Amino acid sequence: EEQEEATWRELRLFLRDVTNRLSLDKRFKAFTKPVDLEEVEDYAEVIKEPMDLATVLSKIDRHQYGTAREFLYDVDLIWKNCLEYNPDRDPSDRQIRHRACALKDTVHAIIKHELDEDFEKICEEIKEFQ
Ligand SMILES: O=C(C1CCC1)N1C[C@@H]2C[C@H]3C[C@@H](O)[C@@H](O)[C@]2(C1)O3
Repeated sequence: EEQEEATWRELRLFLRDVTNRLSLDKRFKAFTKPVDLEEVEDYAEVIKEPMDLATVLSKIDRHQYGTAREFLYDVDLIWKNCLEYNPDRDPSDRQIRHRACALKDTVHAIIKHELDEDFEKICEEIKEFQ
């Protein structure tokens, strides 16, 4: 009802702010757009669920996230996909994996410090009650 819509609107405002802050961070530039499946021809065979920050922003605007947990699932996909597709010892793989780990650690720290636990609990209860 109206209260639920107000809760979801506040969640979307928060998640957009977090996503925009991540997208502005130079370390995370490689994660801001989908991997080009024409440039990287085996990517879709290796990575079953591609994800990136532009897609996350689009999902926020299409009301695909009712809780911060669902948002974190997708940002964690960006990190996991990167580790799976870039596993080698060479410096470029190591650099992009380090950046992927920084992305994961940063978003979890932001959520821990900036999202009220009771607000997330309300989001989870609205979802469960639905
Ligand atoms: O995994 C990724 C992105 C980095 C985080 C997401 N890619 C797969 C390719 C391997 C590596 C080097 C280039 O071939 C470039 O195309 C990609 C893009 O980086």
